[in-house]
Amino acid sequence: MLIDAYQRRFTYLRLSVTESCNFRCTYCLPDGTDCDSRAGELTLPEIRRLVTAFARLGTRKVRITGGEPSLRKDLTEIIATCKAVPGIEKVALTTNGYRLQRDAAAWQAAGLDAVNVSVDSLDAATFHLVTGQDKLADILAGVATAKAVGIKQVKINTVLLKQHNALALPDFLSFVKQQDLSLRFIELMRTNDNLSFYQRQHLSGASIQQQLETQGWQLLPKGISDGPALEYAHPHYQGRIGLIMPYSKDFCADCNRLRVSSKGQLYLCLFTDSYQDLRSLLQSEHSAPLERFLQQALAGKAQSHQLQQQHSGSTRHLAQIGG
Ligand SMILES: Nc1nc2c(ncn2[C@@H]2O[C@H](COP(=O)(O)OP(=O)(O)OP(=O)(O)O)[C@@H](O)[C@H]2O)c(=O)[nH]1
Ligand SMILES: C[S@@+](CC[C@H](N)C(=O)[O-])C[C@H]1O[C@@H](n2cnc3c(N)ncnc32)[C@H](O)[C@@H]1O
Ligand code: SF4
Ligand code: SF4
Repeated sequence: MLIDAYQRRFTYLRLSVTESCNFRCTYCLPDGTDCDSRAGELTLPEIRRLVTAFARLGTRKVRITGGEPSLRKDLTEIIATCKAVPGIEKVALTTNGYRLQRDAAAWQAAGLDAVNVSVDSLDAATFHLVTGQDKLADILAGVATAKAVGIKQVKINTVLLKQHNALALPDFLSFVKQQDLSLRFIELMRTNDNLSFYQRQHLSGASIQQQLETQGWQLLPKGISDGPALEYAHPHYQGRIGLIMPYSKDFCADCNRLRVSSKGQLYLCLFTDSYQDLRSLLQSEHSAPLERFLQQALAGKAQSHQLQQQHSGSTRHLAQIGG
């Protein structure tokens, strides 16, 4: 089992499969991808060995992320590889949705259980401004396709931005009124590259939480491998609204996830100063050394991030580790 010094259990692996991205989200990669080469990304056998070692230590859920994971030509095979590992119960994907319309059916057939799609605005012009891509209609069509092909869980991620979507709560609420999906507002996090944007745009999720509670939305209980969102439901709405509030008190108290980058580096936290290279341990089918390494490494996991102290570790942007 993977249990740290604070008695937290780690059953959720966030696996980045590329640092590259084709979008230019203003809070993440405003100048486009800064990853100079796709060389060195984990191969399918390395992914299989990695996920096997994690699963033998109690990991039950793998979320594939990036950069933009759908830029990997072998993403369908990556999904199937993760799903085939004994012990893995849930394979999920976080994507900007660019390839969703085209590939959702293949991903579902490969074993994808859940997909989270980033949609920062439901207004086409604002979406274009925030992401650098004039593709809102395509992405929303992709979300509908994901549901139509039978991906069991579909969620929307919306980064809360003072200037672009802070006043759009009514639009987001109408969006989930008749749709069985969860839309989560994520508080903008400070990274080493986005300081001035963060200072201009960051907004606490507390005011949305307050509005939801006043309007009769009720907090749902959480499962053991769920992410950090607080999820709310309302009897008049088919969908749910979530809040991811990393600046709130005790956000890290029930941290249940570890991260591996697309080059095979273990990150114990989204905002850690350093990483450990797992690559050499991924060359053998013998998983005991990797399992021992992971267990020992976990002793170094900090209790919490230090975002409140204006410290983002070595994280330049979230595409570097997959958010
Ligand atoms: N600070 C912090 N933010 C996180 C963490 N996990 C997720 N987030 C933020 O939430 C965003 C959305 O996460 P997703 O990739 O959709 O995954 P998730 O929220 O764990 O999703 P579920 O598995 O559906 O519960 C991430 O990109 C981060 O911005 C975390 O451990 N720490
Ligand atoms: C880094 S992206 C990777 C996956 C994929 N490219 C996507 O956008 O969904 C994962 C998530 O992180 C969120 N994100 C990126 N930078 C962020 C930041 N500084 N603060 C909060 N969320 C951020 C994105 O909106 C997205 O939902
Ligand atoms: S948030 Fe996702 S889609 Fe946007 S630039 Fe970052 S990695 Fe790309
Ligand atoms: S910031 Fe670090 S410790 Fe906190 S929940 Fe995220 S990964 Fe876990």
